[in-house]
Amino acid sequence: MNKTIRFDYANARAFVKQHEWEQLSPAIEIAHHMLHSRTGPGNDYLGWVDWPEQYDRDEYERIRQASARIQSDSDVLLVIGIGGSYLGAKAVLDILGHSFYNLLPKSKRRFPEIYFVGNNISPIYISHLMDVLEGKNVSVNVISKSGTTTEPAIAFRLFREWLEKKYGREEAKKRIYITTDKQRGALKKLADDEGYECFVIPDDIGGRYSVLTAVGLLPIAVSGANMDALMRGAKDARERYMVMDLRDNPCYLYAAIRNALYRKGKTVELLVSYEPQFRYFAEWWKQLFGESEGKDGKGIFPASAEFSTDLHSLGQYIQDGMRHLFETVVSVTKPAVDLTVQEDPADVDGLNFLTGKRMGYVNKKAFEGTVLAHVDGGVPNLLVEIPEASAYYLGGLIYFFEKACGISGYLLGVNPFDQPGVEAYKANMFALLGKPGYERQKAELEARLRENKTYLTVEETAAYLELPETFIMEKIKQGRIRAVHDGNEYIINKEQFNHHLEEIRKLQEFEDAARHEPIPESYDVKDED
Ligand SMILES: O=P(O)(O)OC[C@H]1O[C@H](O)[C@H](O)[C@@H](O)[C@@H]1O
Repeated sequence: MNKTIRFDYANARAFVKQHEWEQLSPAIEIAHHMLHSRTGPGNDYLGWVDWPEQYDRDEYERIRQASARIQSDSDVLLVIGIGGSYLGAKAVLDILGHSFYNLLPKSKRRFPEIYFVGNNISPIYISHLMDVLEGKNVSVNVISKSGTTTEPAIAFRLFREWLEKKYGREEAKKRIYITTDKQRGALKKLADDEGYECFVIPDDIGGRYSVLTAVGLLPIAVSGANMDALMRGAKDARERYMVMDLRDNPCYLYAAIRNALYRKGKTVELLVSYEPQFRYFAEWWKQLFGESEGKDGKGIFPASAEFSTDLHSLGQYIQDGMRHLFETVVSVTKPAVDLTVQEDPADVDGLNFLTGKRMGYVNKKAFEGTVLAHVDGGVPNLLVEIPEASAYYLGGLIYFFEKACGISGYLLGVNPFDQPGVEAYKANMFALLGKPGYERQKAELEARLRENKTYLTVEETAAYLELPETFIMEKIKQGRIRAVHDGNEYIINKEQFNHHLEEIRKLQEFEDAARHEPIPESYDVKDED
């Protein structure tokens, strides 16, 4: 029988009394039933709850076959996706793979290099990635539940063209794998029209809960990680975290204690790890909790830190800054590999007392010392520990946090499974990009941007003052509007003309008038009386 995930809250006892989290038991029971009977808010997106038991076995086999094909015909797999469409896969690959996986010689790396792209709008990132692909055989997995997210869509345009230029249209089709909605969306239509192999993001599983679906599994399988063990770990965790008694359900106990801490003003949770391989697990966890709880002006802000590294950057704040923090340390009992500290005869650094000690031991003492210091500083500490960084325990850890998140969201009284807030920036971005149909919003937003800016270009100044650009340029030449030429264009400090704006307008009206007044044949100069 496998060991289980250990949850320890001893270092939070001083901050939250047992009765304070025990009193949440009834609310957790309600949350539990809402999840399992699918009667709570967001109940259209609860497919993840039973997924480790009920996942589509046929598609699972297709994933395995597709991964074998990619492993045999590609040196590189590009995973194009953003948010929940890539974070889970990257988290799992980083923890189960080699820290420098893509740099290993082929002899040591049996599987394709895997790069994640389409998770930003950086031309530099994509250009540099294209340099890396020179001379390599490439397959692409495009992942988008909606099928229309801007970042992956732009990346796919660029890499589809790259593939078609390298292989021709027909061969390129065999190297493009689409993971998207079963029936709907632009990506699904494109895949059907072009004949790309398709995998499904189930309708009732949202992006941030989708790592154990084809979204995560295809890249994970290509990397050579053991996806069977990953699913088995999640399956066992699903059974284990069904019990209602908080004392026997560490997942619910974590949800209860973090909620009790939140009610006591601990509004920022730092997910901490002492292994850099967990960096993207923290990124996945931040989206999971941030998008699930950050609603109605509520929610614990999810942040992350890598120790001991960040003890040298954030350590001061954590020790002495605002006391709104608590830490959840994700740790691995036994590191996969270890090294021994060597003796230095000169003992220049004074560390000969560590001679013969394992680095894992030193890391653990750093952890123990840090927890005590931070608790002394008023920062509660929770511990979620897995026996080893294996696929089985990682599958369990994923399910542990997914379920704790769903329960926590319901405890908070929000819908943990939607993300209405992410649409605001998208609407603004599309308007400012000139998307058809957004013309009115574009004008409004550009006016607001000008209001919010101190330094304007001539074009922006003209729009801001509602005066012709030629007029602005004239006033710059006459020195009436001070401008700095930055080598490209004139930049005007709005503050310097705001106070004589009236004068500038009058000048414009006068000049307009003068320009349009009929010039008299001659001037009748009346003798002065
Ligand atoms: O998978 P997609 O539809 O492309 O969505 C990718 C991501 O972007 C959206 O804006 C949401 O914030 C995320 O929950 C989602 O994971």
